[in-house]
Amino acid sequence: MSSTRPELKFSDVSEERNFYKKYIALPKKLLKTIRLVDKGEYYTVIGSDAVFVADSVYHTQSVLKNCQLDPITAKNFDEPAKYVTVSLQVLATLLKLCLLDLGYKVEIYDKSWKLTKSASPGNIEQVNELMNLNIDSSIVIASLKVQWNSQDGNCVIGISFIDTTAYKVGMLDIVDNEVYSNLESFLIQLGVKECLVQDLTLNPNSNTEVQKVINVIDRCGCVVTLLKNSEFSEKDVELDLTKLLGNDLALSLPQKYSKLSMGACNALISYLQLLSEQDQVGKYELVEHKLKEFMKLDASAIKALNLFPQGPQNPFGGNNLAVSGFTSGGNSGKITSLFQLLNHCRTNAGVRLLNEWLKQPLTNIDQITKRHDLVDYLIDQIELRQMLTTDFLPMIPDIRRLTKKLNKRGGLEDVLKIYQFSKKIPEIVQIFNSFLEDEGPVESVKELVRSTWLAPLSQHVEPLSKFEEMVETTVDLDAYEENNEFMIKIEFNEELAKIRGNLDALREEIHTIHLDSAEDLGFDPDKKLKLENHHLHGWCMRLTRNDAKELRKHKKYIELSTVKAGIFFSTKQLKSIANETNILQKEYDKQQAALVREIISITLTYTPVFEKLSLVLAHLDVISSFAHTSSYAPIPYIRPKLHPMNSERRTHLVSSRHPVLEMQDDISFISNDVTLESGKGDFLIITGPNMGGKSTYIRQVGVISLMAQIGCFVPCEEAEIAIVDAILCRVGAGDSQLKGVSTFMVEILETASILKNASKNSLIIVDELGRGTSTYDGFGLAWAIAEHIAGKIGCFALFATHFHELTELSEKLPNVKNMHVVAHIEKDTNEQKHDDEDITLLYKVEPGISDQSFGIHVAEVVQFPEKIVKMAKRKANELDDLKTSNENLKKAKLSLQEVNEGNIRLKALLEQWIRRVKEEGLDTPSNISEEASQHKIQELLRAIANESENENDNYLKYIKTLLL
Ligand SMILES: Nc1ncnc2c1ncn2[C@@H]1O[C@H](COP(=O)(O)OP(=O)(O)OP(=O)(O)O)[C@@H](O)[C@H]1O
Repeated sequence: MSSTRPELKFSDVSEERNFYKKYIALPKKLLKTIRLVDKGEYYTVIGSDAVFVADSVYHTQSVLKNCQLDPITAKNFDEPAKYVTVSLQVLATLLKLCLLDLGYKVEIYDKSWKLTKSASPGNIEQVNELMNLNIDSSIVIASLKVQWNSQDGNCVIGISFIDTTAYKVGMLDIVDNEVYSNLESFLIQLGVKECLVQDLTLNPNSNTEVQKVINVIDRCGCVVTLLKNSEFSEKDVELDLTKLLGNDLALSLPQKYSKLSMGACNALISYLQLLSEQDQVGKYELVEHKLKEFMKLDASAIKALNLFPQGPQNPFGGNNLAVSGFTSGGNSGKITSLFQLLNHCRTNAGVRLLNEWLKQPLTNIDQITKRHDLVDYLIDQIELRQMLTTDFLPMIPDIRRLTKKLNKRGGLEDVLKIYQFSKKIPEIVQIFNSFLEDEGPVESVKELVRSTWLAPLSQHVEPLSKFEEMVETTVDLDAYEENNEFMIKIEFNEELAKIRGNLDALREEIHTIHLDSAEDLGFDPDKKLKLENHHLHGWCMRLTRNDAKELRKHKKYIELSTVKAGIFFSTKQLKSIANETNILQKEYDKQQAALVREIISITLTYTPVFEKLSLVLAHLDVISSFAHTSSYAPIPYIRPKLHPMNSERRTHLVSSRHPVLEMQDDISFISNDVTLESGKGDFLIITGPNMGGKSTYIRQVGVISLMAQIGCFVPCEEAEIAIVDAILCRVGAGDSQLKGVSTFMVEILETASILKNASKNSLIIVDELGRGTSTYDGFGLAWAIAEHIAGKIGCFALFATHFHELTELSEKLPNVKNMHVVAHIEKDTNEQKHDDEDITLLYKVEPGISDQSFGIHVAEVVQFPEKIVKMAKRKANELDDLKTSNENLKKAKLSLQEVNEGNIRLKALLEQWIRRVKEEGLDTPSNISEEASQHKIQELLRAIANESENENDNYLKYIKTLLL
């Protein structure tokens, strides 16, 4: 990357010194803000920002250079006196990194240190073009004004949110509890990137609460911006909104919305400086957002269910960005998230919609059923789907991006893209019509297809034909098709036609001069003597430097300049014609520009129509993407049968799979059944060895429910799913024992939030609760929470735990069921292969309690004599002071590879044992007592195990502690 680094230029040292002098005089910047200076062709970054850019973009500090400072400035320069330059290309990467991945703010200054552009994670409008990216998710910024009610511990939060990319503004109030779980759901459902909060941190009464709000915002991967309390006044906001919305509707808003949310809105409008940007005024639309219409998801659920690709700095995957151009569907690399799995979208608007749907699963059964009907229809109509995804959808441009560009500095090229889009609509209408004539699908589904896609598309065909007519009469479509030129039709404008005529005549004269000169100088006009339109000289001729000797023999030729490629020259006459051409061309462009502006402004009046169409097509795109994923999965997905909320609470999945895990090349996925049934078995405790597949099993249930509720089919053989109003996850701190107390606190807080949020219609997923703390505290916590959920809330819950003692809860509460992970042998169906090549795997989840000693399961599956297995079990039971056994299991910490390889070794060892037992006749003892025989058998095992023990064989050591 360093090769593309431009050189920092100043006209002299004093200019350079002055530049830095002004730099240190700037007001102090906020934390996590990067300042850049626009030097025209490139940018420069100074001081600690330069070090940051060197480290995070160039990955080397060798790119840093020293700033030339005068002695006084040097004294006051309290950062490294370094700078680094950034090309336009690198700038795009830097901006993306700062704004979208790291949550930094960016300020761009001009050479005289005037602030020209600023951007923050929730507002990238001013730098959007510099980033040159297709934004695949909406960029929402929110603002909160909280009113705490000290009596009941609840609070009311007035929220306003704005999506500057889609010109949407909304307001709502939410009542929240002391853990702000509703705020969390809101931030997640809308994927809020930045949140404005009143700065009450100095107020001792509200400081702790503000801090809690900040923590929740942080947890959702969203940036907090603190603003003065006075910014949140609701005064005059309706007037500002009237301007923004372009109608008087806003004047009645104070009756509809609370003072709190209006105050929040005021802060937002002034922070984004929306009214100072002329192109924003009148563009906005007031939208509603109701928390209840969608499933609640908490921050842990987004991660635990792998909804988006997760990077080290970007827990929510943030924007799934594709560098300008067509979005490849995001499936080029390894699939690590549901988003990547489901994203076969062909349009950018489709990708954005999918992003939104993943964060907003539906809860209304009728709405979900409609999506399932449509997916079903497109799965059936393969031919239609293929036509749409190969011939039509890829041709659909990003309307939102195009109209924005047209608004700023678009050209005929963009108008033509929209024209082509418009031409596609009647074609799509036509194919739908022809496919709907088919006998196949039932009438109700056909009706749904008509009302969802066909009707909204055909409704706009007529108005669009006027737009098309306008383009066809004004734009030279032939010139575009033949030469990719964007020109106004000359017959459309007399003045233009006249200039064009003159230009063509001059062009003729130029050609004649070229040919005459070629003859005069004796060079071939096609090969040696070139005619060129030079950027400085205009029309002129060129000869190589070798051939130029000939020129000097003729006086009439005037040399213009010499470069490596040769000598540019002209004649008096050619110079004058070139001049004239230049003037005429400028006039032509000017005339054309005025007309282009007119065409653009007419085109822009159609924006609402284009946007509606684009949304319908985005919907079609996502549904067809679901149909594609569902039919091309390793085992096709199936349509789930749904139970509405508050009715039969039963989820029954037969042979269910984790959709993301089953796509991994190195995994042969073992499917599992799941049954959750209100009152009978709605709380499942899953125990089993490390790496046994517990987490996968419980998360799989969450992912499948979510998939069903966004409208997709599910990876099961059969599925009955009770719609849930929330998926709440508590996923263990894993190996973060080091964090000690704080981890325990985090666990308590997050779990408290779950308990507050869950209703009897929710799904709770808890993995390794209490692992980050001492066994005693952890177990106490896990037990209390489990008991509360199973006994009081009564929703679906899946608990994966190492606390074996938790399984005793099932004795207390009838709705608690124990499940455990067992070893499972994949029988090799290939007869020719030797029996030894069977692979032993874990991952099968079955009812009951895990007896911990999975070695014994292996013994069972190698068809070991029952008697011996029983004996070994008794032995294990002797050891079965649950705690020690549990501790052993934890200490063993075997990796999956160790377990699988170990099982193969164990199998060989046990087979050897059986052979020797048989050889020595111990299996049918005739002259010794059964007890003596068992003793001998055990001795034999000990001997064999000792013989084969390898110092590094952790697995065998572990098994021995259980068996011997
Ligand atoms: N059903 C399955 N089929 C195939 N492979 C699986 C299955 N479930 C899990 N695995 C594999 O096993 C690995 C470990 O699974 P998982 O994390 O679910 O185990 P765990 O029991 O929760 O482990 P721990 O107790 O250490 O947290 C997964 O990364 C995956 O590779």
